[in-house]
Amino acid sequence: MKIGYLGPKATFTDLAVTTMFPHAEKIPYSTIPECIDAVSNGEIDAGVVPLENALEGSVNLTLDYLIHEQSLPIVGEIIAPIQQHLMVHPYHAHHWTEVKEIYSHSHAIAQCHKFLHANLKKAKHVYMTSTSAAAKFVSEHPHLPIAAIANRLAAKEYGLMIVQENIHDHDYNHTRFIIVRKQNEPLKMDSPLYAGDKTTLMVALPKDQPGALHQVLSAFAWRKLNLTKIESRPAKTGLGNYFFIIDIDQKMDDVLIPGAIAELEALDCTVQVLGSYPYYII
Ligand SMILES: O=C(O)C(=O)C[C@]1(C(=O)O)C=C[C@@H](O)C=C1
Repeated sequence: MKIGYLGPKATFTDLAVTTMFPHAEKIPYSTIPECIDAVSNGEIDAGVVPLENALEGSVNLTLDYLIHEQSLPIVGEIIAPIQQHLMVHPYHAHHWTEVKEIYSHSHAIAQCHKFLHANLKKAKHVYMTSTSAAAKFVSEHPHLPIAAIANRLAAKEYGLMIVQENIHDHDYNHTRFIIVRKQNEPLKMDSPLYAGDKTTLMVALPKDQPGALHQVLSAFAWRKLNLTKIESRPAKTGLGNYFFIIDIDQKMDDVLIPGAIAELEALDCTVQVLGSYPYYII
């Protein structure tokens, strides 16, 4: 089985894929859209991309690409712990406090703001497509006074030295990664890490009218459907036009969720089921 992921080697996405699919053929892609496109083209059986971090919130690129560009079903989710480390080329190990630039994924830099503010206030932040792309860049430019924020595997893979461990600002640092496929078929994963099921909906409200969101939420509330996330994203059709991403804490059933969807449609909302899938906690 071929599984694509946000690469290059040794991203957090790579770690999540390796843990969940130890026997799969792993194919790295440089960006989230490239990975999603590869699923859509049938190059790979499934793709794994980051969706949300506990400290920094949603990975908007993933959400927006799935909603606006390539509509693929979510067939699974992996929740993994995230530990960020500061690493430099071994040449710079003894004077790492003098680095001029810090390279990483924007989410990783945001997870370490307190550390960076306290220890490397003057260094410029440079955003890369992933944490391991940053580590690779630092290893390829040994003479530049620069550092990367990435995981332990990336330090090993790209020959960097970790000079400060666990620099993320809060201990509870987890990221949700989603598994997307072309067909809405779950991957066979008989894993002890299975932790439950979720259903994710995209709901667009008809127009700006008083109480619209309240009516949407009550369709779930009176059915006692537990929501674990609600987030608004711009519909990209004009200022003030938003849709909602709603996670329900159970798998699609025959009665409750279809009933809630029918009620929303009767209110003139547009509803799309993005997936109903098992999740796994590493
Ligand atoms: O850059 C990586 O290593 C990724 O897998 C991406 C990503 C993200 O998009 O949030 C995943 C987990 C961490 O939160 C930081 C970066």
